[in-house]
Amino acid sequence: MFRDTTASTSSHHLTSTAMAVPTVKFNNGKEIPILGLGTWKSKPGEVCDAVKWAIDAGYRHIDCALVYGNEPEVGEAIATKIAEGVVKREDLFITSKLWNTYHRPDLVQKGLNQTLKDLRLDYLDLYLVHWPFAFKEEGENFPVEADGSVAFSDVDYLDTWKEMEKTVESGKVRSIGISNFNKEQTQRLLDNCKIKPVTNQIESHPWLNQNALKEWSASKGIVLTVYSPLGSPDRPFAKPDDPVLLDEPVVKKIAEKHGKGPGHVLIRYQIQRGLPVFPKSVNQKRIQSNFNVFDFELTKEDMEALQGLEKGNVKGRCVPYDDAKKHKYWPFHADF
Ligand SMILES: NC(=O)C1=CN([C@@H]2O[C@H](COP(=O)(O)OP(=O)(O)OC[C@H]3O[C@@H](n4cnc5c(N)ncnc54)[C@H](OP(=O)(O)O)[C@@H]3O)[C@@H](O)[C@H]2O)C=CC1
Ligand SMILES: O=C1CO[C@H](CO)[C@@H](O)[C@@H]1O
Repeated sequence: MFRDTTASTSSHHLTSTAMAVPTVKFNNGKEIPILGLGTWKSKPGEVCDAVKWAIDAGYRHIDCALVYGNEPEVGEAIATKIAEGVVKREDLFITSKLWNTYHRPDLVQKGLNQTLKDLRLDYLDLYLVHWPFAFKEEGENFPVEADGSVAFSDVDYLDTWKEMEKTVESGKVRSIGISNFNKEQTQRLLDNCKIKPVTNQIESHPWLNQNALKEWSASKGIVLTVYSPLGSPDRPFAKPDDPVLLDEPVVKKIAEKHGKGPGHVLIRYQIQRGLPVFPKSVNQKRIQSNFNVFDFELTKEDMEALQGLEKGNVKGRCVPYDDAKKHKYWPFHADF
């Protein structure tokens, strides 16, 4: 069904009447649903309903993180849907991420335990190192120096990774991966690990297609998973005159041709590249609508037109984390 896949896809088992979401296979044999729900910026008062609506609509992958500040409410939604008999735990694929203030080896289990407690789970399907750079430990999630700049820590992500490996060995996590790592950082990790990362979760959309990182990662057995597929229009640091990806004329034209919305085109674009994707929404109609991406296919010409929108590593990126630019492990100096 999908062209240009980096990994095999297969039908995902579901217990409810909802349509089965195709999956992508990781290098450890585990499978991730190709479509999920993002939860960054989903407020505690909104995210519980959002996750419940998503599970009712057929979503089985929820992308979470300790730093999103809403894992207790996501956990409440998951517990409710399991208690209602809509899904079983094993039907769900739950991702979370180790925040930058927990990189020091003695803090990795602490970060994971907090997430498991908040999500009311006894294991995660996927646990990611959120960024390659670390922040000053044991305080605020966003620690600052006296001059207001981010307070860095120089913990090496290789040391963090050794503890990540232990989370698999202890049975608390099924798969481990990275997020926002560049090629050189990923290679350094591959050269020094016991358990290979299954995925690198990165930003991608037609303005930042990540073709080079995608091909290189695939050659190493690592599947890219895609964040901010709609261009993250609600990102808190967006400037008023920043362009909006959902308003991109090429995207709108392709959408009209297929009788779909721009969001469908941007989600379907990643699915046809074989990349798992998880748009965020707290709106019931958009959550349901974003799931309707399995009933149409972008043509070769559509895909080429979308690939042609690439703006490059600097102009194309919506989530650059510029505040950490001075950290030695800030990943985006490299081409990819
Ligand atoms: N690893 C990392 O460093 C990062 C991971 N992520 C993950 O990826 C997820 C998705 O990325 P995110 O940055 O949130 O941005 P997205 O690209 O998913 O965009 C989300 C925004 O689009 C709106 N929206 C959703 N569907 C539609 C639609 N069909 N038409 C128009 N607007 C729509 C949402 O509004 P509304 O809610 O009102 O529907 C929201 O404002 C995150 O939530 C998070 O889970 C994101 C950034 C970094
Ligand atoms: O996932 C993400 C969204 O929120 C975080 C903190 O605000 C970002 O750093 C990160 O990229």
